[in-house]
This record gives sequence, structure tokens and C-alpha cells, in this order.
Amino acid sequence: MKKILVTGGLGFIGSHTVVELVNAGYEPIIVDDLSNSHPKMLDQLAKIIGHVPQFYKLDLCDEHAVKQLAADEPEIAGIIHFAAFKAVGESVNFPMKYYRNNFYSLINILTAYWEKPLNFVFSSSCTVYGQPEQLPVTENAPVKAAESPYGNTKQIAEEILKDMIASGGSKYKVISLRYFNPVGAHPSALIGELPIGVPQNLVPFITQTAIGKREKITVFGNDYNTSDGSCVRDYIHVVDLAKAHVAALQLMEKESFSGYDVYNLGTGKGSTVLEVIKAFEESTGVKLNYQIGPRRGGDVEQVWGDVTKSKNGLQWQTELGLDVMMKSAWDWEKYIAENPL
Ligand SMILES: O=c1ccn([C@@H]2O[C@H](COP(=O)(O)OP(=O)(O)O[C@H]3O[C@H](CO)[C@H](O)[C@H](O)[C@H]3O)[C@@H](O)[C@H]2O)c(=O)[nH]1
Repeated sequence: MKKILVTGGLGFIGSHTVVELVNAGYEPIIVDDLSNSHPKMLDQLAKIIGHVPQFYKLDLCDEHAVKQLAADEPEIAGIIHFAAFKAVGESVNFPMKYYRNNFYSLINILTAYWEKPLNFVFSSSCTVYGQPEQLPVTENAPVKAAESPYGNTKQIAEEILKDMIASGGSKYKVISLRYFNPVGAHPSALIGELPIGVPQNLVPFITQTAIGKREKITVFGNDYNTSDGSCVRDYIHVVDLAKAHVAALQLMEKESFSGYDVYNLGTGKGSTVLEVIKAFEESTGVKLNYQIGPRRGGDVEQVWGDVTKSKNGLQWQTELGLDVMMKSAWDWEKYIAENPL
């Protein structure tokens, strides 16, 4: 079985990808520093995949520890690199924390396996497009000046990977995956998103409001130039997203693939904030206490992805709609309320 290192493998997208790797016949090896994840996710994963996955608790910023990891795990076929800080607002207040963590970890893991011919998947983001001029946005759209240090780390990491391949000095193959808005949870409701503190993202805020942890949710602006005035995003189910990582590995395993490429991961369809709220209410039968508030600083008005390249190149497409995204996120919220970790 091919071993795949999954950095940040106990996080939201990482844990779902671990499941899909096992489903596809790979052996995931999780590396996580637990800074934004819970150790009990290992047991939760075991309930789904039937065994406790191999796990290294390790800070990827620690160069010596990463070298030791490469010595202990020399026979890996690929790396899926999720480990990174991801809160846009926090990155504005603590830029050095973000630059240090997101760059050191990337550079350390790349360097540790430098001699190996392996396939590397990088978690990027649609944040690199800013507010695109044309929608849906394709991978060829210009990369805009990032709105936040977090966005900068994604853009510059993509450049680092491109430069690395262009130099011809490594034996890596690399795919960057630009995520739109990942939401939802595994159908088992055993794994899902675990925001620390007050959620910044829409769907965890919705589910926490519905369960009574938050009094109400505020829709950030209804005066945008969209169908109902609220912002438009391309929400994608995390299980669909996880499967795309397996597809990216399988593409790189082909001899015909070489070098570096980038793919959008979305559904190709935009939804407004108010449509998401409606979908939640309809798919769960739970009424949501919401109000309209002012715009949130830094939000782009609307973005959704052109996924033609992903469909053709990765031989992958999304299967799950907004109703399943909302229902699964709600099932996870209820599970975690009844079974606190
Ligand atoms: O309480 C809330 C939270 C969010 N929203 C709205 O819901 C939409 C989605 O907001 P999220 O915070 O869930 O997602 P973003 O699109 O802002 O952020 C996502 O896209 C960013 C790039 O634009 C980064 O990649 C980030 O990590 C990723 O979560 C936005 O219109 C936002 O204004 C609300 O109305 N109320």
C-alpha cells in the first residue's frame, strides 16, 4: 500500500481526506501538532476506517523533528500538505505568526524529502483571485494582491512550489488545489469542523446558532450587487473536496504528468448567504434566528469557480449539493453536542 503523509491530518479537511485515502487503498500517515485540532479525532477516524491511523504529533516548523520524520518514514509516495494557520482576521493582527508557521512548515517538509520522487498536493485557496473580473473564475485568472497575510501565504506558497519545479532541482510533482468554501461533514457524523472559540465562517456559525450556542447569526450585508443583496460563494462539500485530493495523487502517478499544475475545487455554482440559510432551514427543518447587519470588511462580493479544468484533468466532479452540505453539518453539530470530545 502506498504511504501518504497527511500534514494537518486531524483538521477539518485533513481528517476527511484521511478517510478517502483509505477508501482508495492508500495508507495515510498523519502529522499534526494539535494546535487547531483534537487528539480524539484519531479515535473518531478509527470508528470510520476500522483502525487507528498512524500518527506523529509534530510541529513542522521544527526542522530537526521534520528531518527525523523523513528518516523514520523514508518510503512515502506522496505528501498532502494541509498544515497551516487559516484564520483571515487573525492573520491581519498577527502576520508574523502566519508567515512563520505557513512558510517554515512548507519549506521544512519540502526540504526533508528533497531527494525523493514524490507527489505533493498543496492546499491553496480561491482567495488568490480576490474579486475576479470574470465569473466563473478560471485558473488562468490573474492572481490579485492578497487582502490578508493569510492570503499572502497561499499566493507565495504557490510561487515557491512553482519555482521549485522550474529549477529542475527536485524530483517532486506538485498540484496546488484552490479551494472555494468547504463545508459539511462526513455522512457518519463522526468527524467534522471543530472551530475554536467563536466561529468566523458561515456554516459553523449557522449550526452553532441552530443548536443554541449562539443567540443569532448576522448576515454581513444585503446591499451587494447580487440576486438578493448578500454575498455569493461556491460552497463545496468536504467529502467531495477530500476525494479531489485522491484524484490529484492519482493524476501525478501517471507518467504523462510532470512538473506543476493548479486546479479549482468548487461546484461551479454560487450561492448567496441568504440561500445558504434557506437551504439549512429546509434540509434540517430548524428555523434560524438571523438578522441583516453591515458588510464585513475585506469580503469580496461574489466568487465561484470554473471547474472545467478539474473535471477534465482530475477526472473528478462534485456529487453533493447544498442540502447535503447543510444536513451533514447539522448532524455533526448535534453529534458533538451529545458526545463532546
Ligand atoms: O457570521 C457570518 C459569517 C459569514 N458570513 C458571510 O458568509 C460568506 C462566507 O463567509 P466565510 O467566512 O464562511 O467564508 P469566506 O468566503 O470569507 O472565507 C473563505 O474564503 C477566504 C478567501 O476569500 C479564505 O480562503 C477563508 O479561509 C475561507 O474560509 C461571506 O459572504 C460572509 O460575509 C455572514 O454573513 N455571517
